Amino acid sequence: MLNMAQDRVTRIAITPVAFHDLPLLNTVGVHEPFALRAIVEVETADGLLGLGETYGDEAHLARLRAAADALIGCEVFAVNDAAERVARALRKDTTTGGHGMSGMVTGSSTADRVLSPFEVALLDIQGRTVGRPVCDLLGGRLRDEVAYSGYLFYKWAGHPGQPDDEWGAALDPEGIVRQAHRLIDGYGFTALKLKGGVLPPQQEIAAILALRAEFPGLPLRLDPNAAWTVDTSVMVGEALAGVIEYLEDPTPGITGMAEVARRVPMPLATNMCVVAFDDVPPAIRADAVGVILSDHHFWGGLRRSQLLGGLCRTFGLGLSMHSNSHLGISLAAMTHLAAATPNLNYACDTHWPWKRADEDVITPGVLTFSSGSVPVPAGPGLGVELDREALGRLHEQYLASGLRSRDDTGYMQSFDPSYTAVSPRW
Ligand SMILES: O=C([O-])C(=O)C[C@H](O)[C@@H](O)C(=O)[O-]
Ligand SMILES: [Mg+2]
Repeated sequence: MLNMAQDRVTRIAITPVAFHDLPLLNTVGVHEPFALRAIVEVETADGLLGLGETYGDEAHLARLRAAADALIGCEVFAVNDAAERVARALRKDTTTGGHGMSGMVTGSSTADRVLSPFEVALLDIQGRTVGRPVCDLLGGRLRDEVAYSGYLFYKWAGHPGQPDDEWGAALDPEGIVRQAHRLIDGYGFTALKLKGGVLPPQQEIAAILALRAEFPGLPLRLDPNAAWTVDTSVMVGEALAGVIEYLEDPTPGITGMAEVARRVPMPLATNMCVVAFDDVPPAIRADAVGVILSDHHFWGGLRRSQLLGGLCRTFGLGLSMHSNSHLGISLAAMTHLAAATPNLNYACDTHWPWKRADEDVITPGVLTFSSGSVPVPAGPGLGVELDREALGRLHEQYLASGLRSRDDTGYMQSFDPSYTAVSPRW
């Protein structure tokens, strides 16, 4: 007889790690040589281990540690209790930042962001306890594999002062098309998203049109992270009518997005102006967005992301999935969530191809891309195992990197002191 009701959390370890990243450009600067993540291990009295992954910024780590202390003694099936413990632990927290999104606007709920990796780890333990994959705890899979969209970035040839990387530069339509070929050849992606807000809008329109000419019929998206005014957004939206499946966060704020939405033919998507449950009612009242990008890292974990999915279905909104730089625990969690979410109408974003294949904290072989999709891991829980030696190595890399918070703007300013992160820029 399983001792489920009695099994409680006895130990939590939070390990910051750093893995190599490339000089990927966005509207607030450029990615630093390493991306930071925190790996969360939750252990129970019965010796079960659950895994979670989240942002690695210092302010976030401090909140994770406070939450971890409050979670000792929590029953592994009591996720609601875990959420209350985390909220209580953070009540006096007045620090800001630490959201791992660099200078990009995010008003996401701090308690949800902190709860997320613990909720995932508890679900991992629950699945291991009952011998079922996490997607079964979310209502069961509706698909055996999850489609991801390839994430195109303008980029420099290499980090300044270092040799060119294997991807080379992508600073014009030809470079973006070359990069798209490489992503599709390597992973088989059947949808592509271009991270915009980097070059003047006409050049980004040209890149999308070049992709359309090269890959007829392939769903395309453009995301300038609120780099444009309302009028610029409308100009781009009109130029790309019938070309992109959605335009993501063209302009800042719900009011601005609503005005753009009224004047462009395609749906607007967001992971910037609707990032917490409190944002949903005003966005719906203003008719500001057609698609919400869920992200379990800031919506409070997998079950709360499913709640968001339900709201999208109720209000007739599309649902897609956002991603930052991440490792395999996150990809496994995203895949289980997407497999169990009926109305995930679009391929999910992933930064996966931008990390080195040999850098991860899980044992290799489980998460593989085929035709742009990842099969749902078969084992119990998340279906991935911690590689403790690799965890140690990436933690040493974190210590040696000297990086403690993501700062795309500061890194850009180290090469161009006149650079400022302004929104909107054009
Ligand atoms: O869809 C998005 O907005 C993102 O993926 C945000 C990320 O922070 C991305 O822009 C990045 O890492 O540069
Ligand atoms: Mg976005």
